[in-house]
Amino acid sequence: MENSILYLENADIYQRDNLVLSKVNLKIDKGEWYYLIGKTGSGKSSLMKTLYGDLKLQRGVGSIAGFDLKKLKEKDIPFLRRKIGIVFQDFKLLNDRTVFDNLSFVLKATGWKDKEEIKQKIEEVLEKVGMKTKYYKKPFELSGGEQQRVAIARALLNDPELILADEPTGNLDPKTSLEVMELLNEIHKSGKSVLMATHDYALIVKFKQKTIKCEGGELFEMAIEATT
Ligand SMILES: Nc1ncnc2c1ncn2[C@@H]1O[C@H](COP(=O)(O)OP(=O)(O)OP(=O)(O)O)[C@@H](O)[C@H]1O
Repeated sequence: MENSILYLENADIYQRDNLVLSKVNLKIDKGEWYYLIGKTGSGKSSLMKTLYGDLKLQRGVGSIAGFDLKKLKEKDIPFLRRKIGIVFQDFKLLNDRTVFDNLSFVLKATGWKDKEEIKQKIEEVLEKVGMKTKYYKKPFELSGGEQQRVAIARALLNDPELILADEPTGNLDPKTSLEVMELLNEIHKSGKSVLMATHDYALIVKFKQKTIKCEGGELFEMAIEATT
């Protein structure tokens, strides 16, 4: 457990009273990348939501980035979210704010105060995702791929050890998906762990990584890296 950034043991994943996945066992070590696959409705998002504190872990053992999911209180959630970066299919940017303001909003909400430090950090993450020159644009002035780059920059703001990405390429065309994957791959190579839910087998084949699958209410680790 010492080396793991994410650890689940016999964890039951619920949506309200509905048991979605039972007895989930999963261990992701620092620097590892896992794909999470499975049919629509098989429980991928429910698992992700449990990991970032949107759903309660009611039964079993769970820890992520040093937080005990079983003991997680409402007030702990902002602190947990500083330790993990979350990327969604639909970007979830604030449409009435510029790229810069979207990012400064998150930094301020997570305790950053110094204006110069905020500016420097925003420049640094935008540089990483290739969006430094577009800091003044609003999300609706950007393509889907550019919006996802900004969302990835936002996920990097607090230098998390783990990125949780829930179908990050789900709204993007194949070429843009590939670009976003290359970006995530670079981030992974810089030492971050990644758990990425996806339906996109072309990407799984191109960027081979360990793969887990939700099926029939359970989570399985696939014996071999997905090749089909
Ligand atoms: N808010 C909710 N309240 C109650 N049940 C829900 C809720 N959200 C999802 N569910 C149910 O939980 C189960 C798992 O859904 P989940 O969204 O985790 O699947 P998924 O694998 O992420 O699907 P997709 O690939 O379509 O995103 C489904 O049976 C779904 O109907």
